[in-house]
Formats: sequence, structure tokens, C-alpha cells
Amino acid sequence: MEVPERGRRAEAPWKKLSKEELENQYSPSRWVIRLGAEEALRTYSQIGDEATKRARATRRNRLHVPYGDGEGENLDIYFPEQVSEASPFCVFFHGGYWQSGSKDTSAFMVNPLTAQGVAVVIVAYDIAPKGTLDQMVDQVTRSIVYIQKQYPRNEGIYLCGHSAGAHLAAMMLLADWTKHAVAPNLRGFFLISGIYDLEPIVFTSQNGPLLMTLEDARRNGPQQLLEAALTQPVDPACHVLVIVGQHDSPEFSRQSREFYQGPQDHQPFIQQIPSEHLLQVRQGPAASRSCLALFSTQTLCRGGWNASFEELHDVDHFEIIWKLTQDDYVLTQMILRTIFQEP
Ligand SMILES: N[C@@H](CC(=O)c1ccccc1NC=O)C(=O)O
Repeated sequence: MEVPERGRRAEAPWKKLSKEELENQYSPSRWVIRLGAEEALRTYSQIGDEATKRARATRRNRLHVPYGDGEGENLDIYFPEQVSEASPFCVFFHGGYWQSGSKDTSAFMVNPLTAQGVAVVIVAYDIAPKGTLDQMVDQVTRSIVYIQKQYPRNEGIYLCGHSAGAHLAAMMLLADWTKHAVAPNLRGFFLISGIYDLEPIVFTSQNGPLLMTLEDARRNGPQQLLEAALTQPVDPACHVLVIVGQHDSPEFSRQSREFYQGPQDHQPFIQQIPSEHLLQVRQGPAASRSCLALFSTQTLCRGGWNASFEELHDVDHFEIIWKLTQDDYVLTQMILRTIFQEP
């Protein structure tokens, strides 16, 4: 008998979808309701481009700062008005299915956050086909270590990511910082319309430039890492906000909900564990018996994380991020309240 992977259900719901439906569910632009798919993508780039030009023209900044030796390993830092070494830092990872997007068009939240005293960092990483998922995860790790080393007096590092960028941020929940000289002062995560199980992506056209195998997908899956984790490396006081848009596709919505609280249909189940899998602490006849154990899918909630979930009203996959250019948008306010620990 095999010891089950912790409480994974027999079949993930996406496996029941046809190839066309899977493709549809994992094409965010097809779910936009107010614009056509191409227009939505164009508007997203245009708003990102304008926000970045505005941020660079109006905020004190350091641009294209290298965090590693690779050509693509650099980041932009935008500072608040007041002196900045000790501010909170919000580090943003852009989306684009790990194959499009750029830090140079992703400064969406810079002006509203810096106006309130938060330094904002926009990170570049090597998108596919130049970079692999493993390399991107490593680059993101090093970008955060760089910020901690440069600004050791920071009042907290908050990671924020959109879509594929939320995946990269979520990988940092369980990152091993011991091989780096410092552990970053992580105080919060804002995971916006993210992907936490990469397995379905392997079967879509998005995998063309990524060339992910199922093994790559599992190794780089925040959901899989959570399920395998025995310890919780990040401070439990660190807040994890899982956010999805009302008009994100049902699969994107499911991914966020399940990362937060597990599958809707999940029943914890009892299974017999044979004696050879048990740690033999007692000697004698009892040690040779098998044991009944209760299994349950691991999630942010069950793992004891200080997590919350929000579905944001009437926004799609792209509006959710371009509205971060607005001071009074509900998500901008949620991020600021979390950073400044206001109720
Ligand atoms: N080809 C994709 C593009 C996409 O998914 C996307 C574009 C910009 C920012 C985030 C995106 N999604 C995930 O990273 C689509 O169909 O929408």
C-alpha cells in the first residue's frame, strides 16, 4: 500500500475539462467582459506604460539596479517623499504567463503607495524562452535578498504579484533563505489572480515557450510545496492576502480558493499506514502494527498561515491590476491597511 500524498483528491477538477475548455479557462483575456480580448491586453499594456512613465517622472527612483550578474537581473525602486531607508517596501512581480510583460510597463501601484510612505520595487526576471521556471524562482529569491541587504532598516518587505507574478511571490512563502546570507523581513503577501498549481498549464498552449514538464510544474507549484511542507518558515504574523477578480475564469477562481482553503468537495479521509512507514519509537509488539491516520489537503488556512481571501467585485483579470493606479481603489486601500496594520 502507498502512503497517499497528503489528502490530494483522486482527480483534480481541471482533468475533466476538454482540451478546448482547458485552453479557454487558462486564457484570461477571453473572460474580460467590457472589452474584446486583444483590446483588453492592449489597454493593460498601455495603462502600465503610462503609470510607469508617470512614476519615473514624479517619484525619486533608482532604475535598472542590478540584483545579480545576469543581463535581465535588475529592478526599479521608487521612493516615497520622506526619507526612505526605513520605509516598508512593496516588491512587485508582473504577470504575463512567465513569457510576456516587463518591469518597464508594470509600475501600476507606484504612485498611490509611494504617496503613503511605501517604497515600491518592480522586479525584472528572465521570461521564457530565455528563462525557465526554476531560474525565475531563483531570480525572484535573489531580488528579495538584494532589497533586504540594501535596506536592512526596512519596516517590512511585502511581496505582491499578479497572475504568473503571484505564482512567483507565492513560491517565496516557503523559500529556503538559509543558503542566502540574510533572511528577508517578510511581513505580507498580496497574491492577485494567481496560479498555484501549474500542472494544468502543461496541457495548454501557454506551455509552448515554457516547455515545462509535469515534474517542473510540480517542483515549482506553491500548492505542491504547501502540501509537502512540514514547517512554516515565514513568521506566522506575516499576512497572506489571496485575491481574485469576480470576472476571473472559474479555474483561476478555483485555484485561489483552493490555495486558501482547499477543495470544496474535499473530505478528510482515514487511511491505514503500514508499520514500515511509521517512525518506530516504541519497541515491542506495538511497533510492528500499522496505524490509522487522518489525511487532509494542506492549505494556507490549515497550515496556520495568517491568511485571508477576497473576491473583488466586478473586476476582470486585468482591471484588478490596472485599478491599482488609483488611490481610492479597494485593493489599493487593502494593501495600505495591511502594510500599516490598520483594521
Ligand atoms: N495570453 C494571455 C495573456 C495573459 O494571461 C496575461 C497577460 C498580462 C498579464 C498577465 C497575464 N496572465 C498571467 O500571467 C491571455 O490570454 O490573456
